[in-house]
Amino acid sequence: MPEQADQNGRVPAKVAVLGAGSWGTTFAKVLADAGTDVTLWARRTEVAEEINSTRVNAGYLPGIVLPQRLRATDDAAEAMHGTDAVVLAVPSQTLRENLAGWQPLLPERATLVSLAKGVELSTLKRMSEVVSEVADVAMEQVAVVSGPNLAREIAAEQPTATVVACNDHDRAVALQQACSTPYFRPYTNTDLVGIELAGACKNVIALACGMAVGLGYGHNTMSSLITRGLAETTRLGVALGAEPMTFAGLAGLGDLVATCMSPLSRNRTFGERLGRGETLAQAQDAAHGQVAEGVKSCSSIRQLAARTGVEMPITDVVHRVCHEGLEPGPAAAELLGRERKAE
Ligand SMILES: NC(=O)C1=CN([C@@H]2O[C@H](COP(=O)(O)OP(=O)(O)OC[C@H]3O[C@@H](n4cnc5c(N)ncnc54)[C@H](O)[C@@H]3O)[C@@H](O)[C@H]2O)C=CC1
Ligand SMILES: O=C(CO)COP(=O)(O)O
Repeated sequence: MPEQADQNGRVPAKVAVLGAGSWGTTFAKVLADAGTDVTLWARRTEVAEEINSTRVNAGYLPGIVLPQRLRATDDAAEAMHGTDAVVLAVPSQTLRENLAGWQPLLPERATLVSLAKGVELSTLKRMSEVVSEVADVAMEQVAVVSGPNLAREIAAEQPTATVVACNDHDRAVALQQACSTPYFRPYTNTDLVGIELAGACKNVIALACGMAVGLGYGHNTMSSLITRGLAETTRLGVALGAEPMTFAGLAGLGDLVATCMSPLSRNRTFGERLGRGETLAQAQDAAHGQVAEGVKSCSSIRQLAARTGVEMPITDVVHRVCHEGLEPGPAAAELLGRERKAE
């Protein structure tokens, strides 16, 4: 229907971002800098008040001054009222519960945008599948933003590219326009399966890279983990219907390299602590409530791989280090001692 086509291709003028953590706050800034009216929902009233009165979200992005066009609220209904797009910026394991609460408030035809990088533990679903199911909307109404996007660097306006993925190309183009700025360059893609699996799996590989750093290993080890991590991620993705080339793109190799190499990554930092001998609980304490998604997604991705009949040896050892008491040193030895094979 032509009316539907117009709606899909319309650039969102008013957007709600639900979740005022590192990435939600940063993405809200990107949208505002792109000329979009943004309301950012914060779970804690004091965070919303701080943003409105000081223009800073000191807990997550100290020193970053947020644009005037961005307003914060602790009222989700107020945030979503009259919006063309709703951006979901909460951790992947709580998205279902959060969204169920917001579902009655969602504007009927708004594009629902997931920023979360994970696979749900209880169902093994990707985030777009969770969104479509809980919001009761067609998959064409759901979009995903994923790429080498360490929040802190983007908040500092360092040049970065990303991918806006949606099965509905017109909707992806509209969202692309709504978040394009001189420092943030989104590309479109319609391979939702590949984009989301790449984003979830790279967190697990970043945990492995962090463990390698914690054990004192250098760049050869990291590069080997990144390359073989990409191989196992691609195997899983292709088995689940993704385009192989997606894994060579920004949301694949791009995000994998950024996350595995950067000390800003929560996943890599978490892995580094485990590599240095800290327990899961100690590493969790040190994360100060910020989410290292790979710690949970290593288990769901491992199950997804088993169900699909795909070998993911790095994901397997990361799961066993995080949840079954395997030490990082023996985990590395186990990976090296696997049956010899062709690349
Ligand atoms: N920080 C980054 O650089 C990037 C993060 N992401 C992804 O975006 C998603 C959100 O990440 P961040 O904003 O960085 O996380 P964060 O830990 O900084 O913030 C999470 C936000 O969700 C809110 N929240 C709402 N309900 C919650 C609940 N039940 N439990 C816990 N938190 C709840 C928290 O109050 C907080 O504002 C994750 O899936 C992450 O992998 C993706 C790209 C970049
Ligand atoms: O997804 C990210 C970068 O693209 C952020 O990675 P961390 O969640 O490990 O900080």
